[in-house]
Amino acid sequence: MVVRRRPIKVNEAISRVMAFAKAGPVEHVPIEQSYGRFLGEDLIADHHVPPFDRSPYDGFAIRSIDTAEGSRTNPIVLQVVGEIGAGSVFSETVLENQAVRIMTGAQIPDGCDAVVMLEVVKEVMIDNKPHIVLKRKVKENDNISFAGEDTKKGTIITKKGTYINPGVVAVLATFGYKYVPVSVKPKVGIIATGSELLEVDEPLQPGKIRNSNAYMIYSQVVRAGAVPIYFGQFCDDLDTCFDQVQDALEKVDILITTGGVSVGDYDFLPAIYEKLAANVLFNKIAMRPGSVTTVAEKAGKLLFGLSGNPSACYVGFELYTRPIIRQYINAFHPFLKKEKAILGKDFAKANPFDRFVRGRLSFQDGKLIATPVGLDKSNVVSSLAEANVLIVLPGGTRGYKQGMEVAILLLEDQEGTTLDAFVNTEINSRRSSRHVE
Ligand SMILES: Nc1nc2c(c(=O)[nH]1)N[C@H]1C(S)=C(S)[C@@H](COP(=O)(O)OP(=O)(O)OC[C@H]3O[C@@H](n4cnc5c(N)ncnc54)[C@H](O)[C@@H]3O)O[C@H]1N2
Ligand code: MOO
Ligand SMILES: [Mg+2]
Repeated sequence: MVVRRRPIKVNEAISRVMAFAKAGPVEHVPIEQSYGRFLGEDLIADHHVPPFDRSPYDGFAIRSIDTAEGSRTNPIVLQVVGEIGAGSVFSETVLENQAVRIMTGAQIPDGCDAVVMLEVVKEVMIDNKPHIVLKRKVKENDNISFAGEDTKKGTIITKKGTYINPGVVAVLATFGYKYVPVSVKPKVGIIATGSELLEVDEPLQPGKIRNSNAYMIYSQVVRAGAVPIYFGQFCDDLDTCFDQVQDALEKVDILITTGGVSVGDYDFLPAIYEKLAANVLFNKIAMRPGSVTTVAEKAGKLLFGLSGNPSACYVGFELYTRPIIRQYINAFHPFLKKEKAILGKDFAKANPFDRFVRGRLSFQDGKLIATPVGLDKSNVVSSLAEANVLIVLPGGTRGYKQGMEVAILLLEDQEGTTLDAFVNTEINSRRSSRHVE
């Protein structure tokens, strides 16, 4: 008889896995390749931004004191003694009743303390020399973009663990990072098991299906920020699978297998862990889908035995493998972003296990609505294509009604959630799932 497995709670499984989380090293990549990576060091401003006082407009740099008596009835006349575009510097000091024609981005000349826009002055020639006429008083510091007003030298602009988006790239370039320190991506091996599996380009045959999990996980690994290494698909044969797992484990930081983790005659992963003398952290979790998710550890490396059932495989990865990857790349918030939303339709199925229901997030009148999509079975693949959230429905109930407040996990988000916030959110417990009108 098969030994009955004892399910552990999701949070317990998370804490057992996270006990083996480690941070990876830092490498330098060309700035063009930094988008989508995680910053490997705090970024400290080594100069002011902007580095000098500059003009935010095309106009004239002046000395405000010269305009003290200026008005409609008392126009001020200033002699234009030079002109500078962005990138040029006026080398002399501007004297009484003088002005310099200046373009946006150019450094304010010595002696000047304000800028007037081209539109507010009249340009005239007096004695064949250019002058401007100004019918108003200008205050000191008017229209000056000051050195350091964007960023002061010495401030931490972007912290280690920040996801590098195009805005961060702009800051990196501003501070001269031709090469950017980023966290090294872990190498994640993928092995698909199952004698029923066809290659993706093979025609269907009786009793066989195409291997979708390998490619699904491949892209989940990329989305999580790691490098996938696909070792191929193997039939349910203990020796073949053992050799593959042992060999792959040498070459990667993390190893994922799909299929063969349950109690069936051809489910060889439990025997493989035993033969490897790996430490099995758990082999049953009180969750659906993904209850058979098994995690083992060998010499500090984690082996994720994800289910063969596509949706179970997907959810097992997002809950347990993704945070390990995100921790490795030093992301601040390694867990999927957790939010509250309103359940978009009834979910009536009772289950003693916590459910992670594939859902689609929409916005209605400023509220977040999460609606279950497709058939919610662990062997279903099509609903995964529609899902952009997992709706967390704690177990032990008769079901959930449309309009209830539920927790959701955002699948496409980059910001994430900390371990504490992930496991301690009040909506993690059934009691607080209240009805929202
Ligand atoms: N007697 C019991 N039977 C099962 C239990 C149980 O507790 N007692 N658990 C069920 C649950 S829950 C799940 S989930 C599955 C897990 O099965 P395995 O992880 O062992 O996976 P397989 O048996 O290899 O395959 C299951 C299913 O998935 C299909 N599959 C496998 N690999 C792929 C792939 N790469 N791409 C697409 N589909 C794949 C496979 O054909 C099977 O249909 O066990 C239940 N049984
Ligand atoms: O591991 Mo299974 O997904 O609970 O159906
Ligand atoms: Mg099986």
